[in-house]
Amino acid sequence: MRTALVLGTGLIGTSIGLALTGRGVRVHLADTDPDRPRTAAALGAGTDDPPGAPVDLAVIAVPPAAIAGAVAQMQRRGVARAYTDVGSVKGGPRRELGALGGEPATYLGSHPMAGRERSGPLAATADLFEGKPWVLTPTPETDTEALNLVLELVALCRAVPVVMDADIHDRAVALVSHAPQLLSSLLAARLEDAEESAVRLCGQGMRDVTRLAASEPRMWLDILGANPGPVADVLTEVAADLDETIRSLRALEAADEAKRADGARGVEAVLRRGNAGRERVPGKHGTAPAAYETVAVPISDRPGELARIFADAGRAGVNIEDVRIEHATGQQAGLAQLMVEPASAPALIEALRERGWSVRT
Ligand SMILES: NC(=O)c1ccc[n+]([C@@H]2O[C@H](COP(=O)([O-])OP(=O)(O)OC[C@H]3O[C@@H](n4cnc5c(N)ncnc54)[C@H](O)[C@@H]3O)[C@@H](O)[C@H]2O)c1
Ligand SMILES: O=C(O)C(=O)C[C@]1(C(=O)O)C=C[C@@H](O)C=C1
Repeated sequence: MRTALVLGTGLIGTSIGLALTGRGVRVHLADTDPDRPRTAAALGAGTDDPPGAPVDLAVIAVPPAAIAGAVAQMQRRGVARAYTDVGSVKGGPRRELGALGGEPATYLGSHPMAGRERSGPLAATADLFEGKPWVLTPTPETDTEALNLVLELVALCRAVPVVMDADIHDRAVALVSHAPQLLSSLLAARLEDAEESAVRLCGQGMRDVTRLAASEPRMWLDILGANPGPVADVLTEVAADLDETIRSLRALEAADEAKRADGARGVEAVLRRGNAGRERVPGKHGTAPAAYETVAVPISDRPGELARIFADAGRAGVNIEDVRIEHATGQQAGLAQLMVEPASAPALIEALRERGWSVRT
């Protein structure tokens, strides 16, 4: 990739600009607020001059509700060879782009699982994405060129590509990102009218669980507005756990010993389930490298070839955790190396063979 255009030079867009500029890509910066590209350019994220010719990749880093309109408009103007966005929700914007008559082949929705509770270009850093998962949501209609350019973007930002279906992604982030944001806000909201004598005692524990509550409400209203059902489903389950925990705590207040023992069991159960869940939170990618199995598939250099493998893997319910493409010099072919959890490899191999791929083991 030689040139890129970043639309939306806030936290994420400016961080991408910094990473790409640092690796020799010429980055053009644009935003509806003219001060923002100027600030981003001053930080070294690129230039606020418009590109004179179509760029290799346009990266749309605006709030979710504005993504589809921005992509459709840029596609109509032909500003890039391929387009991606970095929105926190993937299903809605893609459907909206379809309704607006957008071009599905040159657009590939993506989402870096990295960010901060601060917005705007001044919060940006070049290393924001290093070692972090970056979700790609190709469809069978996605062009190989678009897929390759977005994979290159992820590699230049030193992130780890993860391929997922858009709606599965939205349910996953409801659990691991969107509900946690609301729960952090709900806990912090208890402090709004609390006695100063209590607030003064806040320690690291409260700081840890309320860090996200400092996030920009407008941005989060937009994110939650694009994924309300899955987030409500997670919170419904949390509410049931809360009811049960309250019941257990009330039982601990009882005079009756058997009731107190019952309450203690309930409280202990939730604490132990918390331990088990916390143990599943992955370490930073890179610090504890996951042991993935590689499934190698020769592919020809035809439009849509990679997207077709990803779609077939998705249909088999297998998550591709990482991907590498080896290009055979001078030939119209290459080798796609799909990295998956070892337990998923046999199912992936079988599903790909059934669909006519010649898998190397
Ligand atoms: N903040 C995070 O932690 C995080 C992480 C990953 C992905 N994301 C996603 O990245 C995107 C950007 O988030 P951010 O945190 O950088 O927000 P931000 O508020 O820091 O920046 C958004 C920028 O987009 C601009 N903008 C808004 N509408 C526009 C439009 N129609 N055309 C051009 N520019 C427009 C705003 O002026 C602003 O500069 C969102 O879709 C968000 O869901 C955020
Ligand atoms: O770490 C934070 O501050 C974030 O809010 C980052 C976070 C997340 O939940 O992990 C938030 C929203 C984005 O879509 C992706 C990343």
